[in-house]
Amino acid sequence: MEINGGDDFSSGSNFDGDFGGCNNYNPLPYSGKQLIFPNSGKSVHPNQNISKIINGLSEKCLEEQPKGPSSSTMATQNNYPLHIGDITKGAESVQISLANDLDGFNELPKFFYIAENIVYKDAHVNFSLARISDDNCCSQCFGDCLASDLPCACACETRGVFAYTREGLLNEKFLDEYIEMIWEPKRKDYYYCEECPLERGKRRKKCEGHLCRKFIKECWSKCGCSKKCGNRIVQRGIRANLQVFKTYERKGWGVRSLHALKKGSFVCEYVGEIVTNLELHERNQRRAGKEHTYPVLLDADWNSERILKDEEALCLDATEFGNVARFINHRCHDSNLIEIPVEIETPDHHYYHLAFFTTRNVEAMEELTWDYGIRFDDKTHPVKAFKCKCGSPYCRDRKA
Ligand SMILES: C[S@@+](CC[C@H](N)C(=O)[O-])C[C@H]1O[C@@H](n2cnc3c(N)ncnc32)[C@H](O)[C@@H]1O
Repeated sequence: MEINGGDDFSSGSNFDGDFGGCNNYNPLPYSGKQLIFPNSGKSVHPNQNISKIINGLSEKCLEEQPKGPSSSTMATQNNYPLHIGDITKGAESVQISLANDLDGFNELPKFFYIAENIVYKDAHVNFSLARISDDNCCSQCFGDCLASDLPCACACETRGVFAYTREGLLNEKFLDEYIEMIWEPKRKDYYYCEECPLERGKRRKKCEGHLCRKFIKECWSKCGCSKKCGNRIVQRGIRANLQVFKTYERKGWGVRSLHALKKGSFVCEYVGEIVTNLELHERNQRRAGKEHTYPVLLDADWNSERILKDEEALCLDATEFGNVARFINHRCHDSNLIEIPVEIETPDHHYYHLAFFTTRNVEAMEELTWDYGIRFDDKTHPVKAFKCKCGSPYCRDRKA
């Protein structure tokens, strides 16, 4: 797993007090491309204007666009303190507020708020029910799978034990083993590609290794259980009252919960555009030294095939389309969130959901962080790493 760091926060475009779908950049890269919302299965006609699609908000947003100079060139000093009720404008089933009690600099990167991943162009994501075999679902179940004495087929991925408890938390043993694997990986936990899709086309050919991660498998459409089944957590979306807030450590915006969260709570998914690794490489070249970037690789299962085709090596890019997760800051090693791959619509692990769960009990208003897995000494990456201000005793940024 890797996230690419961008420039300092100050390089983001300005924020004018409105947000979520109200972008003033040109959505041209999307004209003529098909977009699919995987969870709902809704697909979008190629010629539709993307700004009319996302949240159905753009017409209102266009009316709200500031007159005069574009917002990216306007002064950043405005409302203080700033509080916005819901940056998702109804896209999530809970409100996600925004607060800046620190200063009057309310600049936010411009992006479209989306609650579900969207497919970009030639990324190969196949959601066909026909591909889900009887072994991959629990068609004979009904009600709540967690209430049954015997685990159903959907628990096979987690060795016959459901990943979730009846309280809706992650099974503690599963979580502790996961944390240990991520925080103290052994050599056997890494997979080295014969021909690494990340390095293909670059001068450096050698694969640097990918962590092989365990998956959670949730029940889904072909399962007989109800939509309220306890083995359906991530697909039900965000439940915590999250807030985007201005951090005191000058990391820009961050995310916190307004209430305490128990260890093993689902917080949110990392949502963005599903793009091929090739497309990400091109985007990185264009963005080099310019702005924040937010891609994560979906490489948890790259060991399942000897040589991955280009359209199969996927990433999630939340730079222009994303959810609240794009505001979660990095903390080296001992972060209070961990990211776990979750299989929902397809048994094909080239695509999966990336879900954040708490690694311990988290207090109300405590900043939520995750370890981007960033290598601060990597000089070969096109996007320069930020200067880490995570404050962890295990901080890997030696120059911080
Ligand atoms: C995914 S974004 C997180 C949200 C970001 N703070 C914002 O205001 O939009 C990643 C960017 O946040 C900043 N950031 C995240 N974690 C940081 C840390 N530990 N120290 C300093 N800056 C950090 C860096 O500028 C990085 O490129």
